[in-house]
Amino acid sequence: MMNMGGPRTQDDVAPFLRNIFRDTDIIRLPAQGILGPLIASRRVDKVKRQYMQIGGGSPIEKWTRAQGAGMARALDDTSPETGPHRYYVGFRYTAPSIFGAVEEMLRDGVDHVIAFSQYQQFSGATTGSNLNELYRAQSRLDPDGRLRWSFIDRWGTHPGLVSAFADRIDDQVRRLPSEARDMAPILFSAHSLPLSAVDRGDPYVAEVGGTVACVMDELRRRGVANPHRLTWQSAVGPVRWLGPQTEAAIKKLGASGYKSLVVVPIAFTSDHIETLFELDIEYGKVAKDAGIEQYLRAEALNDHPPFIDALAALVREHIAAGFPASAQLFLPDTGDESAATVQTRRWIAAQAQRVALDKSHAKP
Ligand SMILES: C=CC1=C(C)c2cc3[nH]c(cc4nc(cc5[nH]c(cc1n2)c(C)c5CCC(=O)O)C(CCC(=O)O)=C4C)c(C)c3C=C
Ligand SMILES: [Fe+2]
Repeated sequence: MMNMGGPRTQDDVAPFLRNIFRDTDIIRLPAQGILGPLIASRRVDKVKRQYMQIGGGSPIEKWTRAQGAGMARALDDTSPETGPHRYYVGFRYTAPSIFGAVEEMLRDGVDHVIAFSQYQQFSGATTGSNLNELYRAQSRLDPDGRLRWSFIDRWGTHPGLVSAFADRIDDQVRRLPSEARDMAPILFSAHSLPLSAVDRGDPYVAEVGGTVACVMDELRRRGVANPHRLTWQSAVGPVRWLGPQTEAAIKKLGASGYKSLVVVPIAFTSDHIETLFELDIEYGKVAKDAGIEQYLRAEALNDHPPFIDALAALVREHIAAGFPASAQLFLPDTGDESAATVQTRRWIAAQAQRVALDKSHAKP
């Protein structure tokens, strides 16, 4: 289960930020070795204060472990023939690291590993970065290829995920006073992306749009047909980012006379500073000042049982389909740097071939 990770304690904040600003898959800076640590250290106090307001640290490891344990249990129950199933956590910017997870799996004598990105929509800055790190880890730690790999790198339109989001939104819509229930906008909010990455062909923006369309279809099937909009949050630093910004959208909705609003974090599966601090605390105040009386946020998926079942279903379907690698086409001659590096992609393709060969041997 690969994800970005998050600081557990106040002392983890500085190294977390340093690791982010060192990663050229997420951000490219001139003289990165010098400028990166500088920018990171200038953010430390502000980000520490934000984590203080949500209990001192990020809950990402807690939720990932709850999701992993539930997923493995569900798989052991429904698919004993492919078990036993175990989950490992590999974070990009904090412990438990991707390198550590590979070491642990080698020690445990694991047979087949499914690298399961916990970002449901693919971005080179998120899943791409994780896959590049995974490539480095396995080539350093497992040069002989004892571990066999397959990949789940995008799943933003999976029916189980879509239905779990619809549950969370429906729960909030039901809390609205009846006169506002059909009218309140549903504001989907995702982490923004620098426009330079959008231009390179990063698939994230389109994939987030895909999730939103599927979730709205599911809600309509359930009789919820509120107006909706997708906006972008959490731009950092002086480059140009994709808009419109969630904060500006909330202000404008308030100015247009809307009294009720349901916001939905659509690009992350568990709580983190962007839900607990930015959406709840910061934008909650923005909404209040803009005259919005009911500002409701869809709960993160966290340990929602249908979401955990969806994770298990994704793995079950991946196994049943013969461990396919991602079908996303990469355009090598267009400057498309949207995915993982060339080496990483070659490794992924080679693993898919290897798994296919192993399977053909197993058949009589
Ligand atoms: C899910 C999508 C995300 C994308 C795409 C993304 C891109 C991206 N992020 C940064 C820089 C930072 N991100 C930070 C925190 C952070 N980022 C995401 C998700 C995505 N980022 C999440 C969920 C979080 C919060 C983690 C938590 O524990 O709560 C931070 C650190 C916080 C801060 O300093 O404000 C930075 C920095 C860039 C440059 C980027 C570009 C593609
Ligand atoms: Fe980010």
